[in-house]
Amino acid sequence: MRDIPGPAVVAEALVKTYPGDVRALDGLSLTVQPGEVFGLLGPNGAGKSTTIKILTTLARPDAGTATVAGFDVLREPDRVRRVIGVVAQRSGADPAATGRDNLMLQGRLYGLSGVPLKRRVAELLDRFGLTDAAGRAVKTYSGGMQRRLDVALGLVHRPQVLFLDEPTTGLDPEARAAMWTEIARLAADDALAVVLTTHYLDEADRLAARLAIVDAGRVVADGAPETLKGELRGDAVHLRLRQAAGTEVATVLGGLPGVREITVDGVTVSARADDGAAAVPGILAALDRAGVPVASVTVARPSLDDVYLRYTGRRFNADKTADKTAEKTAANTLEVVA
Ligand SMILES: Nc1ncnc2c1ncn2[C@@H]1O[C@H](COP(=O)(O)OP(=O)(O)OP(=O)(O)O)[C@@H](O)[C@H]1O
Repeated sequence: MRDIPGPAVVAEALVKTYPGDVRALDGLSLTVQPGEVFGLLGPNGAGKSTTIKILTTLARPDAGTATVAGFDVLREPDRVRRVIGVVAQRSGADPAATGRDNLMLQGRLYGLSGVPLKRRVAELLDRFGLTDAAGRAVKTYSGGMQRRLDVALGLVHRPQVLFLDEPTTGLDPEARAAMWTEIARLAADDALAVVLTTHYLDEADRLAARLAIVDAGRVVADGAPETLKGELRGDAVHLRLRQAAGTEVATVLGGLPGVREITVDGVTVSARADDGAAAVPGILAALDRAGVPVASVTVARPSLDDVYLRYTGRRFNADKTADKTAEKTAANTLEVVA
């Protein structure tokens, strides 16, 4: 185990404004511990990449402070760079060079050479399942292989903190699952702190020991996914209507005992109920009396999407794939087709 004194990352009240008065960060704070996979979850434009840029010394905050492995990002950028690995959204590998040559070059950039470098490269090729493909040009690799090589490149110099910007975007489900396994193992085996950004709810839920929900440049909620979900009282009840409804639906449901936090968005209605299954007959009867036809009802334990709704007032909806997967993985889901 590597010995990092104190937290792996501390960011306090970071502010960053881009030209055109775009306030990308508006007082963002977070703490990441060694050996922890920490997720920054938020839709496009929330400020995740800007946070990573500041923590990796690629951008300066207008206000606020940050340390990585105890080093100040503004005062000690060189020391920060030596203890971090960065895997950007776009691959840094040379597509014309082989996987092995990419790793060797990266190692040399960090001052490794000779046998220790060769040994490290062989170790990483093996660990990421790239030994057989090591002599092939990277442009012949599959998307999953390229992404694994990107992560290996970020680890050559044995960093204490690894930053992964959307590590599985564009990967097929199998490659995503393999990447998740690998990331979880990295943190567990090497006490490496992993900070990853994602706009996939299921990725944050599965992978992050702790996560921060980022909205409009601030952390609006943070904690273990299970804790955040556990803080929501009661079950989530989702209704799909046969046609879009207005505020009358909220009025009808708001009058039922134990039903609260009602949001109506076109044909989709969400509410919270102490006992979802017990509340469903009353909900259906009330909507029937009000002449609102219901297509389907789902009762589920709170999901991260519900957590997101609670703290931002909006459904996550970053993209359709993320939503579908999140629905599929929602635990204890009971679907009633009306
Ligand atoms: N170089 C820049 N110049 C001007 N505006 C910028 C710049 N970089 C980011 N922004 C803006 O700052 C805000 C936050 O962007 P950022 O890239 O940090 O968000 P994000 O959560 O990482 O989104 P994504 O998932 O799309 O990467 C957005 O409104 C974005 O348009």
